[in-house]
Amino acid sequence: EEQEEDMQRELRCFLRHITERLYLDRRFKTFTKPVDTVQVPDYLQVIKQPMDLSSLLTNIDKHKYITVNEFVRDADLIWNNALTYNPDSATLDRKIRHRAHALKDALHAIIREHLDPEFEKACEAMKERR
Ligand SMILES: COC(=O)[C@H](Cc1ccco1)c1ccncc1
Repeated sequence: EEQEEDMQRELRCFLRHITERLYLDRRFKTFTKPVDTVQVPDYLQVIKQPMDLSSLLTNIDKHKYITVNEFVRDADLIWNNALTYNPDSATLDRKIRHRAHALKDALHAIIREHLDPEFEKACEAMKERR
């Protein structure tokens, strides 16, 4: 109904706020667009679910997420994929590994800072009803 549509609109605004905060942070520039699978031909053999910040924004606009938890599952792919594909703590991978951990902490800190647990519970309850 109307109030469910209002809640989903508020959720999309919340998720865009989180994503845009991360998108604007220069540390996370590598995570703003999909990994170029032409430049990195083995990427899709290693990473089965690529994700990036611009794809999150597209998904939000397509109403893919109806709870914060569904969004977090995709957002966590971004830094998890970077740790999986760039495993070596000795080489150049070290810089992207630090950025992946920084992305994880920034993502969850922004959510904790702004998310009303009652709002997420209402979104989860709506998901059960659907
Ligand atoms: C999320 O970005 C990545 O996982 C790519 C993978 C990659 C490897 C070679 C080219 O690109 C990356 C980019 C910059 N520094 C390290 C790795």
